[in-house]
Amino acid sequence: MLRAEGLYFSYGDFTVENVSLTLDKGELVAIIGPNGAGKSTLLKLLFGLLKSERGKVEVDGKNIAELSPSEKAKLIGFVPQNHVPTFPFKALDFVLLGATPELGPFGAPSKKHREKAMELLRLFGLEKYAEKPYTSLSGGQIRLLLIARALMTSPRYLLLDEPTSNLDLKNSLLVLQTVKRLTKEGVGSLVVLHDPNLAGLFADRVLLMKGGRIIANGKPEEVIDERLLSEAYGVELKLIECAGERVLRPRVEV
Ligand SMILES: Nc1ncnc2c1ncn2[C@@H]1O[C@H](COP(=O)(O)OP(=O)(O)OP(=O)(O)O)[C@@H](O)[C@H]1O
Repeated sequence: MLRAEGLYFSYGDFTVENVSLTLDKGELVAIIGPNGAGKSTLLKLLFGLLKSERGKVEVDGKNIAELSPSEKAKLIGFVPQNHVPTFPFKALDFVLLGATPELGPFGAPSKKHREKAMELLRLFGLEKYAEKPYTSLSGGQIRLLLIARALMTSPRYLLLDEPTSNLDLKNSLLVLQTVKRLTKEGVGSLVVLHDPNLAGLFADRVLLMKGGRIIANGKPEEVIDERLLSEAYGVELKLIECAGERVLRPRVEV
C-alpha cells in the first residue's frame, strides 16, 4: 500500500494542508479538481520530489524519504505533467531510459530490456518512430513515450499526472485501458484527470481536490455528483442519463 499521512507543503501563497490518502495495489484512484487545486503538488509530494514539512509517505511500509532513487523508481512509475526535452534520444532509447534503475552504474540495457521497450512502443502504436529523435514527435506521442518509459521497470505503483493531456480520444482511452489492465494485474494507480466523466468511467475511487485539500474521497458515484462538482469547479453541471450511464454535462448558453 502507498500511504500518505498529514502532508503539508507551502509555496508561500499556496499550501497543501493536512492531506492523507491510501492507494492499494489493484486499485485505480483518480484525482480531479480545478486548475491550481494542488494535484501536481500532491503527486510530487507522494513521489518525494517535494519534501513534506509534516507527516510522511510510506510505500509498502517504507518511508519514501529513505529510499534511494533507483529503489523508488523500481517501486513507483511517475509521469509528471510537464516534460522538458534535454537531448534528442531516439524514441526507443528514451523508453529504455526507464530501465536505468535496474542497470546499476555501468550496466547497459539487455536484449530483454530492448524487447520490452519495443513492446511498449508497439502497445502505443509508436514502433515506426523507434529510431527517430523523440524530440521530433508530437506532444501526444511524447506523452505516450513518457508513460512507456515509466512502465519499463513494471512498477508496483503508478503516479500519472494528466496522462491523457495532449492525447486524442482513442489514445486517451488506450492509456486509461492500459492503466486499468495493469491495475487489474495488481498495480496501484493514482491518476490525475481533468475529465470527471473519464474518472467516473475508469476509477475505483475518486479524490476531489480544491485549495490544497482533499474535499471528497469516495466511490465515483459519490464524488461525481452534480452539486459537489458544480461547487468545486464554479460552473453549473448536470448529471444526465445516457444509454444507461450517468454523464456530467455543463449547463451553459452556447
Ligand atoms: N514551483 C512553484 N512555485 C510557486 N508556486 C507554485 C509552484 N508550483 C505550483 N505552484 C502553485 O501551487 C498551486 C497548485 O499548483 P499545482 O500545479 O499543484 O495545481 P494543479 O491542481 O496540478 O493544477 P493544474 O490542474 O492547473 O495542473 C498553484 O497556485 C500554483 O501556482
